[in-house]
Amino acid sequence: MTKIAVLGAGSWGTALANTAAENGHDVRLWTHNTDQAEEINTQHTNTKYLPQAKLIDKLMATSNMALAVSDVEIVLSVVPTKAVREVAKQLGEVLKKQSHTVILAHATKGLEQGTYKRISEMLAEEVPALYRSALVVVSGPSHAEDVIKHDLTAVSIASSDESAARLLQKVLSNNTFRAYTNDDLLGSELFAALKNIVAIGSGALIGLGYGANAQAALLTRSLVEMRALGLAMGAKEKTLYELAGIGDLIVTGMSPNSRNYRAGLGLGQGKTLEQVESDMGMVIEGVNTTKAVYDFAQDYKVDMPITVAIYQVLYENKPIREAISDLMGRPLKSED
Ligand SMILES: NC(=O)C1=CN([C@@H]2O[C@H](COP(=O)(O)OP(=O)(O)OC[C@H]3O[C@@H](n4cnc5c(N)ncnc54)[C@H](O)[C@@H]3O)[C@@H](O)[C@H]2O)C=CC1
Ligand SMILES: O=C(CO)COP(=O)(O)O
Repeated sequence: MTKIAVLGAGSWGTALANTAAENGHDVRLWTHNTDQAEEINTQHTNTKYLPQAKLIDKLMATSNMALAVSDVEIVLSVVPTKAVREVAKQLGEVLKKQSHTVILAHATKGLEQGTYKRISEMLAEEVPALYRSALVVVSGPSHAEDVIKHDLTAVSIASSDESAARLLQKVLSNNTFRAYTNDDLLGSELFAALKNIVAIGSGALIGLGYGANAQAALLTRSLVEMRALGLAMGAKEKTLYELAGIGDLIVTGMSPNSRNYRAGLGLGQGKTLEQVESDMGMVIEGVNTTKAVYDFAQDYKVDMPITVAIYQVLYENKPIREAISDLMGRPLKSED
């Protein structure tokens, strides 16, 4: 039995914590919301984030971070990108007082605004190296709503520390949830963030009434720009064709369970970004990631026409049909 703290009781943190608890591990789910901790401990539900789900009774939630991480081997952070630094700072303070070392994992899919840092870079800056033995990312095609129902799921667990990735793999895997290890932390984090941009575009196509041809074209052509940026930043090309790359691109670009896809769907149906964001009540990572990638792709001199088109729709009020027409009207070229 492994002791593990999961930080963040949104839909994904709750589903991962529940999976590890079902696998027989000692799981402490930390939330900054005391009412939510109370609901999880007494009702075994998390109605705001996973409305239909019944959680395993022994899943323990707490709003006390020191209690959550006391003597755990693994801390798995699953908060939205914008909360990563704040939560990691608190974690750093707690670990300093407890003076013990943890495997520091995360399952967040985004990039920091302004700095364009990956999540593990933020974690490494906020949690002193003395208190962490490894940095790990849990990624791949995995909607919380499906995982909590025990729908078949495969994920990717990446780290430069193979034994740390293997421990996470063992803690999370069971006969409906299969984790693979991977050694490309950078590529896994980067592709996880990039696919959210594409999912907004894919939802928008369906919202406008286009079909599977259009979606297949978008997802496939997006691979070209994900590959170009990935290679420029040091990702391994093979990661793009694995679970953290194309796997996640497929599920987020096609599933109505995706918040990014649903945001795009709403935009395609004529809603404003503000409406879409307030209706969702959950994080839509791709909106901020689009801005981050739009800004730094120029520094890397990588041509990302799909990302630029989605940026123009989200941030410059360009009508979606006009953005599509401009993309379709680009000079004809070869595929690569
Ligand atoms: N929902 C899913 O199926 C999946 C989500 N992810 C990623 O996991 C991350 C979290 O996503 P979700 O669980 O969907 O988010 P969510 O919107 O369902 O929940 C976010 C949680 O973070 C908490 N939170 C927000 N700000 C906070 C702060 N400053 N301090 C402490 N807690 C704070 C909220 O109270 C909430 O419990 C995102 O990066 C997302 O891309 C990855 C794979 C699957
Ligand atoms: O990353 C995800 C599935 O693998 C979740 O995507 P959404 O945040 O769009 O729901």
